[in-house]
Parts: sequence; structure tokens; C-alpha cells
Amino acid sequence: MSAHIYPIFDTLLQKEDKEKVLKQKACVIWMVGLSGSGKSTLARALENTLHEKGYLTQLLDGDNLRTGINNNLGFSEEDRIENIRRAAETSKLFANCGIVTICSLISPTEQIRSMAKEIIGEEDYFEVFISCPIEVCEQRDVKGLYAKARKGEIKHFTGIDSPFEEPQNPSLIIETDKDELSVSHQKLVDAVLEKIKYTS
Ligand SMILES: Nc1ncnc2c1ncn2[C@@H]1O[C@H](COP(=O)(O)OS(=O)(=O)O)[C@@H](OP(=O)(O)O)[C@H]1O
Ligand SMILES: Nc1ncnc2c1ncn2[C@@H]1O[C@H](COP(=O)(O)OP(=O)(O)O)[C@@H](O)[C@H]1O
Repeated sequence: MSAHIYPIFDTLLQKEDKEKVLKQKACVIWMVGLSGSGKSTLARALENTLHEKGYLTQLLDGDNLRTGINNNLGFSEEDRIENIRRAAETSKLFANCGIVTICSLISPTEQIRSMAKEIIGEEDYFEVFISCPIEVCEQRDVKGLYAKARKGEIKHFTGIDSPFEEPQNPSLIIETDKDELSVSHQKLVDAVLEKIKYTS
């Protein structure tokens, strides 16, 4: 038996090798904002547009993570940190596979967002602040959760009795109380397409 090791057994494939196959530059689009600000709507629309343009994508949001790998977590500060840690680690695996990963989570504090950025790596972390005053989010009350939080039926609700710190240095801000949905969507798509532009 020869002691020679063939490259195929010896090479650990890198992110760039996967990106070359997919002809796309991968990163993690980390969408931050209050409940009802528009994260899920814009994340879904972004994913659909990228898909139509031929990009391979993966969407991770509070709903699919919290019913799956994070189904043992609640909304205490400790659990939110663990929720984001797992989401960031999962996003990193997808991005390292060359996949444009869209993560839509409240991510309420600077500490939590710094952790996500550190796990994913600065170069691959693209933070988008979906900005909307809490009064507007509460008026939208898409899931009826603000009404429940006001009545005390839900505790530790973000923006009511749990903190939300505005991102200090996001890569992009989308103001969903000022722009029509289509305008917000276009701004997001334009910025993301620039970020994921593939140059061999
Ligand atoms: N207490 C409390 N606070 C905030 N949000 C709550 C709470 N309880 C349930 N929900 C629902 O959970 C969704 C937010 O989950 P996230 O994983 O994004 O939150 S976090 O990033 O860990 O803070 C959030 O979804 P979005 O409305 O899409 O943001 C809510 O529907
Ligand atoms: N410019 C906008 N961008 C995103 N959503 C908007 C905008 N204007 C109004 N909306 C509405 O706001 C709501 C946001 O809800 P959702 O996307 O579920 O928020 P979140 O995921 O942050 O909780 C939707 O009903 C959406 O149609």
C-alpha cells in the first residue's frame, strides 16, 4: 500500500471553492428590528427575488428556528442570547457552503449583535436595520402580540417590557414607516446584490 496521500483525500474545501461552483459570493444578511417592523415580509421578498435571479439562498427566521432547533428557548435575556448564538452558528455553516443566508431575528441588543458578527465574521456579516417606531409596529400588530403584551398576557415582550437597542452601525437602514413596501424591497435588493456580486 502506497503511503502517498492523494489531494482528494487531503484537501479541506473552503468557502471560495463552494462559491466557485455556485458562481455567487456568500454572506449572511442579518435583519434586525422590532416585532412588526417588516423583517419577515422583506426577508421573504428578498429571498424570492434572489431565487428568481438564480441565487441559492436559505432563510432563517424566528419562526422556523424557534419551532425547530431552538424550540427549548423562550424570551429571557439568556435564552435570546442562546437563540442568536445558534442562529449565527447555523448561518455561518450555510454561508461557508456558498449559500446566501438571510437571517431575520429581532436581535434586540448590541451585545447580541456583536456576538452574531463575531461568530459569522465581519466580512460575511451584513447587518440590515429594519427601522420602524414602536407606535407603528404596535398599530400594525400583525400577530396581535402587542395587545397581549399590553394586557400582561405576554411577559418580556420586546419594546414593551424587554429592551430593544437601535443598531449603532448597521450596513443598511430600511425605514418601513416612511417607504412603501416595494421601495423598501428595492433598496434591500439593490444593496444585497452589490454585496453578493461574484468576481472570480
Ligand atoms: N416576548 C416576546 N418578545 C418578542 N417576540 C416574541 C415574544 N414572544 C413571542 N414572540 C414572537 O417571537 C418572534 C421573535 O423571535 P426572535 O427569535 O426573532 O427574537 S430574539 O431575536 O431572540 O429576540 C416574534 O416574531 P416577529 O414578530 O416576526 O419579530 C414574535 O412573533
Ligand atoms: N415598507 C414596508 N416594509 C415591510 N413591511 C411593511 C412596509 N410597510 C408596511 N409593511 C407591513 O408591516 C407588516 C410587517 O410585518 P412582519 O413582516 O411580520 O414584521 P416582523 O417580521 O418584523 O415581525 C406587514 O403587514 C407588512 O405588510
